[in-house]
Order: sequence, then C-alpha cells, then structure tokens
Amino acid sequence: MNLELKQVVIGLDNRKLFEPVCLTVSAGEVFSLMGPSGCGKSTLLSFVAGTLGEQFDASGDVLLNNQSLRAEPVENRRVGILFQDPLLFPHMTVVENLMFAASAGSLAEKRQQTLTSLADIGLEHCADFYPRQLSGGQAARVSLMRTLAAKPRALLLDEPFSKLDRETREHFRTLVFTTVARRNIPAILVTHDEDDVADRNRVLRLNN
Ligand SMILES: Nc1ncnc2c1ncn2[C@@H]1O[C@H](COP(=O)(O)OP(=O)(O)OP(=O)(O)O)[C@@H](O)[C@H]1O
Repeated sequence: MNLELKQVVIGLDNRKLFEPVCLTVSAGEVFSLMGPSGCGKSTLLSFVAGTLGEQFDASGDVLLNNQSLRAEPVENRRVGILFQDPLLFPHMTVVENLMFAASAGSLAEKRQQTLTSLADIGLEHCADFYPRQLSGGQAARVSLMRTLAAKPRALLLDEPFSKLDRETREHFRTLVFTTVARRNIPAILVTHDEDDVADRNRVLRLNN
C-alpha cells in the first residue's frame, strides 16, 4: 500500500497556498511535512482525507495503491487522521470509545480485540476510565488506537505530539513510528518539531 500525491495545488482566494506537491509515501513510512504557520499543511491533509472545505480550490490527485481517491467520498477512503487534541467521546469509557470505532466483528470479538490493543500499549488498567480520567499521554495513545481500530489504509498525523511534555512526546513518537511500520501503512506527519524528523524520515518543507 503506498500513498501518492500527484501535482497537488490548493488555492484560496485566487492564490496558491504552495507550489505543486508531488510525493510518494511507501507502506510503513512516516513522511514529514513541515513549513511556516499558515502555509497549508493541515489543508493538504484535508485534501488527502477528502474533507477539504468548499472555500478551497484544488487540483491534482491522491492515489492509494495506484487508485485515485479523488472521486471517493470521505467514508470510503479509509484514511485515518490523528490531531493535536485526542478525539474521544467524553461520555464513553476507553473500551467503549475503541469498540465504537472498530470496523467489523461481533460485540465479543470487538471487546477482545480492544482489550488486546489496550494491553499492547500498557493501558489495560484504563479500559473502564472515562477520557477525563486519562493523562495527556494516555489519551494520545487511546486516540491512536481509536484511529487504528477502523483499520485505516493510510494515516495522517496533524501535530499529534505538540501538546505533550518532552518525555511523553518521545514515548508516543516511538509508538507512532513503530505502529506505522508494523501495520505497514503509509503515514504523513505534519510537524513543527525538527526532533520529529531527525534523520529517521523524509521531509517536504512547504513555503508560502
Ligand atoms: N476553514 C477555513 N476557512 C478559510 N481559510 C482557512 C480555513 N482553514 C485554513 N484556512 C487558511 O488556509 C491557509 C492554510 O491553513 P492551514 O491550517 O492549512 O495551515 P498550516 O500550515 O497547517 O498552519 P499551522 O502550522 O499554523 O497549523 C491559511 O491561510 C488559513 O488562514
């Protein structure tokens, strides 16, 4: 599974946000996207996810495994997104949040899968917690699991580490990188932090 952006140009109010973007992200790779505030990084992710607002003009194509997603509605794309703030339903427990996101299977199967994925990230003791009872790092990990429960074919990461303290950020970054490699899906990471890039992954710097 690879993710390809072909000659993507996004315009707003008759101006291009960035020069045409062409890139291919391989299965298991985290490709970073950097650039000054407002240059269009999050907008580019929305284009890939299929959630670009109508105020934007877009041309170019997104392909997943060589198949164009342009005509696919958001629910068919199976592209997962992780944001700065964990997106969890506040009135559901951790296990309920994860089961809600699970793509298929009986209730018992979903519960078992969920408990296994929580054990994988050392959070089985949080299964019955509500999101407000989680630390920032725990909520980030649950949010990642929630995104993955839908079995996405690609992952978009919009500054998911930026609100975490240094130590938590390092642990979570490692978890994200190893998870992407293990699931063998392509991922694009928007970040302002050079530490997220180091020399471990390729990076595109957008300018405006
Ligand atoms: N909903 C919106 N309506 C109108 N303009 C928008 C909207 N969202 C973003 N923009 C504009 O689109 C441009 C790109 O914004 P975007 O959020 O993609 O930048 P970014 O590179 O992700 O910024 P940051 O690093 O600060 O998150 C900016 O000029 C912004 O003002």
